[in-house]
Amino acid sequence: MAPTAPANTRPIVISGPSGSGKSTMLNRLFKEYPGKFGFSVSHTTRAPRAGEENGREYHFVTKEEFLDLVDKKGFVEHAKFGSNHYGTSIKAIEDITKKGQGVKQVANHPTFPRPRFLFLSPPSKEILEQRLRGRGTDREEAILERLKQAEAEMDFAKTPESPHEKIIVNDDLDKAYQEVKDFIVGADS
Ligand SMILES: Nc1ncnc2c1ncn2[C@@H]1O[C@H](COP(=O)(O)OP(=O)(O)OP(=O)(O)O)[C@@H](O)[C@H]1O
Repeated sequence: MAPTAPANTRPIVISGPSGSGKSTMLNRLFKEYPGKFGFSVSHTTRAPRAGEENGREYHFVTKEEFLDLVDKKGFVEHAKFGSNHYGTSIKAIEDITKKGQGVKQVANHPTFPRPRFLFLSPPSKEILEQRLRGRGTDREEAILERLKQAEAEMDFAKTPESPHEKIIVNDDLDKAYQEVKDFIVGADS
């Protein structure tokens, strides 16, 4: 039987509604552990926000380019959210395997380990709404779409079909960050 990969080389998938704080957590984690993590850059057809750079936060593409890649089976997963498409390309995952020894080990492991799934939840729909408005990056229509989608995602996260091992509620930022860190870095920290 093939040995299992060390826990610290397993891929981690963090999901959660728009505005739940995924970027906030990851930015903090990447600052605290420079070079430790690879980050797969997703594709999106939405417009870049101020300060976002093509190829860093996302690969910003046109709808035509996106759908072309869908046809070519270039995505591991993709979804339409509101009027925009989002997806993780096979290439994005291959790219992270080129950076960092830990990630390389994941890619070369005979039984590529199943990712560990973490769901980041806002404390409530009301607070999520405040944070989305406070961020000041989305039009009213987009905020309403995001809130509606958030409800569905939060309901799904609580069902047995959901792959999430853990749900962390992002209420107090420092407390939630510590929980995220414990889940991701664990005994390695
Ligand atoms: N614990 C917290 N307390 C207060 N504000 C927070 C907290 N966590 C995040 N925020 C703020 O909430 C807003 C949304 O967070 P963030 O952009 O990280 O969410 P996201 O999940 O990455 O969203 P998206 O999926 O749309 O990229 C930001 O303005 C962020 O500063």
